[in-house]
Amino acid sequence: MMRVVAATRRRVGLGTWSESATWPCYRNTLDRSCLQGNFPGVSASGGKASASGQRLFGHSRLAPTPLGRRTTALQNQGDQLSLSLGHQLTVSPQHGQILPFSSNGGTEPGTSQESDHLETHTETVMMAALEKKLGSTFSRKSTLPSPSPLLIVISGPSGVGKDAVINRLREVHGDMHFVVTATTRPRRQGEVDGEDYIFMDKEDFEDLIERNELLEHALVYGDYKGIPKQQVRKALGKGTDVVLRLDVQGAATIRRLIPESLSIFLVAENERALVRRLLGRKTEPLDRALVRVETARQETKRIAEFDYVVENPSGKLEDTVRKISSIIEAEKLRMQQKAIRI
Ligand SMILES: Nc1ncnc2c1ncn2[C@@H]1O[C@H](COP(=O)(O)OP(=O)(O)OP(=O)(O)O)[C@@H](O)[C@H]1O
Repeated sequence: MMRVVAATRRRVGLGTWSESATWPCYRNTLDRSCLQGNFPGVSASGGKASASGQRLFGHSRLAPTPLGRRTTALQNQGDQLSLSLGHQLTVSPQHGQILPFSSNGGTEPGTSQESDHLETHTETVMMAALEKKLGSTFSRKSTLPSPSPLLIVISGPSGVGKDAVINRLREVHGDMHFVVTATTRPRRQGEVDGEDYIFMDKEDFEDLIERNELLEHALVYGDYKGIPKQQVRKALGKGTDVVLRLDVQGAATIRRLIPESLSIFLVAENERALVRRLLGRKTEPLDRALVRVETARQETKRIAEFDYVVENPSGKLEDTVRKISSIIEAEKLRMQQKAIRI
């Protein structure tokens, strides 16, 4: 037999009834005849439900009143209200609400006390009545289908802020895997091997290519960059979303190999801002910066190939990260999700 314990008087219908005239039988004590006439499907002696009980409970929640005396009276009576359904209610004024208890006094296996905390006394009783009528219990399992992990590609021209955005995303989404790209380019000041990039020499990188251990790789401005396959496979296998940072060419390769991936193109507010950002980084001489700017012009023409375009305006990195988070959140709610295979 299931017992239901009404825990706080403040949350429980009993503890918040109004003393208004709409509750004629409610006085200083809660007597059984009153309950019998007004609990839907509940009585102290197996009586029938009344529709007025539901209305009054609703009313009482809108007009809460302290109920020390009443609940004490109830407690003194040691009331255990038998549901006409064969369930039991134990009303306790000490805590905030009603919890279902198994016959051995513990919570039912697989139930969520957290969601029960939101239930009022009336709701619990009415749900028990509905469950009885339907002949089955209301599931506490999530109604949402479990989402497939996403493969998110963040791309855009050099200097647009891919690293800056990803570094901030990493702080916000600790539950995602951010692929560490392998590269042969020299380490910049402040970069940490294995965290920002996996820095390796050309021979080691070419060995990875030969062993087909890279999901994608390219020669960028004279240096190799590539995505170690194993890292991605492992994270997706655990159901973890994976974020890749790729140049525009690399993003195109991933789209071709994995059409189910989600691609986001970052842009600065305008070309001038992009160039300022590139120069401000002071990581390369003017001739190399010129190549990057020319390439950026070509790459920006490929915006339409991407699923989303997100502006990363100067000084508004947080907004950019928020927009990307919204995209990810929406994508996870898609009905038609395809599993990603590598
Ligand atoms: N929203 C922003 N506002 C101002 N500065 C920014 C913003 N986003 C990035 N930056 C700065 O712009 C410069 C370039 O950013 P970042 O290195 O992240 O670009 P990137 O796209 O990763 O470039 P590359 O592809 O060449 O590695 C950095 O100095 C970075 O701090």
